[in-house]
Parts: sequence; structure tokens; C-alpha cells
Amino acid sequence: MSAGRLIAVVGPSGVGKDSVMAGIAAAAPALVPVRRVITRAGDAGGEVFDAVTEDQFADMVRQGAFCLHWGAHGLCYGIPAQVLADVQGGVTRMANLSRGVLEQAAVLFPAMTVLHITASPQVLAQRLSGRGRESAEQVAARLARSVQPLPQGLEVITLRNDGALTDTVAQALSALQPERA
Ligand SMILES: Nc1ncnc2c1ncn2[C@@H]1O[C@H](COP(=O)(O)OP(=O)(O)O)[C@@H](O)[C@H]1O
Ligand SMILES: O=P(O)(O)OC[C@H]1O[C@H](OP(=O)(O)OP(=O)(O)O)[C@H](O)[C@@H]1O
Repeated sequence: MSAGRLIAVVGPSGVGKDSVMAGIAAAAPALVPVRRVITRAGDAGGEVFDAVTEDQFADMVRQGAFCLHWGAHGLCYGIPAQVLADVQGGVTRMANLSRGVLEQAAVLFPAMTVLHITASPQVLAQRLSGRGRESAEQVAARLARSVQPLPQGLEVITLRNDGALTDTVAQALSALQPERA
């Protein structure tokens, strides 16, 4: 059985995590992005996710529904425990994670590849305002968010997404699946 792994897609708000994951999944359908549980309004748009209230989220944490969960942007995010079972069963999964949970994720998922997407601050600002999912205040908070450098010792593929999305997706695919190149 081929070993499964977790592909953790990380990077600042607006950098294109969800867009790049959608492009990867379009080319490699087995890499469907993990459907996250988020305390975000269900009609917010963007990624396909399960919207829950904060009380429901807390209940799910207590019930062990998540293999990873964290808070960010005033929201709660959960990765279903099934994802860990899938990877342990030999399936590769791809998820949008916070950079702040990578150390924890590396313990749970020894075979983890981090796809770190970057872009200039100017591009991030343009992307977030163009996305129109957040208020001006929320956009400002995202742009001001500072995080620690990525943990040492991880397998990290870093890609810039300042240019054409198709180029970034092609680079990601060849980096993730060199056998396809
Ligand atoms: N390479 C790109 N060129 C132009 N627009 C992009 C590119 N990548 C993403 N976008 C757009 O930028 C916005 C943020 O992308 P998104 O995937 O939501 O980022 P993230 O998930 O990292 O916050 C979206 O409106 C998306 O359509
Ligand atoms: O700790 P960080 O690495 O800064 O990440 C903060 C949050 O941003 C991303 O979520 P989401 O995709 O919902 O937000 P975004 O679209 O604004 O990036 C990511 O999944 C984290 O939940």
C-alpha cells in the first residue's frame, strides 16, 4: 500500500491557498481539498466548508471530532479526525492549515509536505479587497497578522503566487507529483 501523506497548504490571507488547492484538485482529482469545519457564516462564499456555531464547534472538540483545530481571524477551524485515519490508511489528503499548527500537524502526520504559498504585501492587499469576503476591518487585520517563521525540519515547497494562478498550480503539481512532470 502506498504511504499516505498530508499536504498542508499554508500562507498569508489572500495569497491563494484555496485557489491553488482548487487548481491542484482539478488536475489531480484524488487531491480534493479537505472540507473544514469553520464557525464562519455558511453563505460567506469561497471554499466548501461545514459551517457551525461556536457552541457546536466546542462540542465537536470535546467529542474528538477533529485531528487538528485552531482559532484565527475570530473564527474556529477544525480538520475532521477522518483525515488522520485516511492518511494512516494510505490516502493522501490536502488541507488549508494555519502556519501555527504545523508543528502539531507534523507529529500527527509524520509524512507531511508543506506547500507554502507567498506573494507580495501589495498583491495580498489587492487580492483580499478583490475577494470581497471580508469587511475592510477584517482585511486590515489579516494584512497586519504576523506569524512565526515556519518550524524547522519540515518538508516545505515554497511557491510564489504573484503571477498567473495557472503557473502556480503547474509548479505545485510538478513539485508535489514529480512523477507526473
Ligand atoms: N494568481 C492569482 N492571480 C489573481 N488572482 C488570484 C490568484 N490567486 C488567487 N487569486 C484571487 O485572490 C483572492 C484570494 O484567493 P484565495 O484562494 O481565497 O486565498 P487564500 O485562501 O490564501 O486566502 C481570490 O479572490 C482569488 O480568486
Ligand atoms: O495562522 P495563519 O497561517 O495566518 O492562518 C490563519 C488562518 O487563515 C487561513 O484560513 P482561511 O483560509 O479561512 O483565511 P484566509 O482565506 O483569510 O487565508 C488558515 O487556514 C488559518 O485558519
